[in-house]
Amino acid sequence: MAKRIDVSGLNVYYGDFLAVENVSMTIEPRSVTAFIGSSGCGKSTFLRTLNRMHEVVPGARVSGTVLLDDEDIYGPDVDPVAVRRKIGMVFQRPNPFPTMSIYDNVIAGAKLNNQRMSKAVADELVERSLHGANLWEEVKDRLDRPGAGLSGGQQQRLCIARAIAVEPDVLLMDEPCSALDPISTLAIEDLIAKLRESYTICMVTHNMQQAARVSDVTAFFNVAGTGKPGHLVEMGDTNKIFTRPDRKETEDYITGRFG
Ligand SMILES: Nc1ncnc2c1ncn2[C@@H]1O[C@H](COP(=O)(O)OP(=O)(O)OP(=O)(O)O)[C@@H](O)[C@H]1O
Repeated sequence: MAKRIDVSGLNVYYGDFLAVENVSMTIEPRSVTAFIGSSGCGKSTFLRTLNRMHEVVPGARVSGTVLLDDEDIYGPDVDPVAVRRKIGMVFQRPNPFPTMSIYDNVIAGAKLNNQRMSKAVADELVERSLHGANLWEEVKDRLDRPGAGLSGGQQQRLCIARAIAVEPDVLLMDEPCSALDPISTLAIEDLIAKLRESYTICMVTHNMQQAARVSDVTAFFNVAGTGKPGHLVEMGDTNKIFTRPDRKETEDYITGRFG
């Protein structure tokens, strides 16, 4: 079930380095939010704090709060692995388990949660997830073949199928199309539009046309210079951000005068 994310006063550190400063935002369920901004402004770092994935870097930490509906994902008793189950992630480069079959790739995360899943339940979940990722028709006759045998765009949809098989509340996507050709990119964009009906989606993208095409809300981040922390400049309805932003730095960025 899609959930709302409420971030307040979030600072993100790598050791002593403050990489992202004082971000507050609300992300509504069943919406697509695009994070845009120049290289190094902290979009990916911020995205990864939304499911505690940044913690895999030694010394990385946050202050501030991130609520998933009303639950603090950084609460003292919260298991980060359980958070990542509820808030799935898709990365820039498709990363299926290469030697594992398509079927086993889809079921991999879900199996960790439920090791005694019956064959019938697993079959149904694989089919539903592949349908959900708009990949079923292309792979239904070769489910036992390795995931690495698919095209890049198919592999990315396989990773999305693997993410949704766990039935998360939120999907985070870090430049999900940057390694894909234009046709595969369109397939992923169509898929994001469909997934939006069921999930809360946050996506980092360098492609402003893509942000304009697929997102409801756009958040623009910026950084004053090397060694300075990135920050959220403004966030709002995508049409507004791309046509009438409140801040001059946003306008300079989206009109290509900067970044
Ligand atoms: N693992 C890390 N250890 C230390 N510093 C890091 C690490 N990852 C990122 N940073 C730093 O944090 C800042 C934000 O980086 P981040 O990758 O989040 O930016 P970004 O906006 O996503 O950039 P890009 O668009 O180039 O991917 C940068 O100064 C970067 O050098």
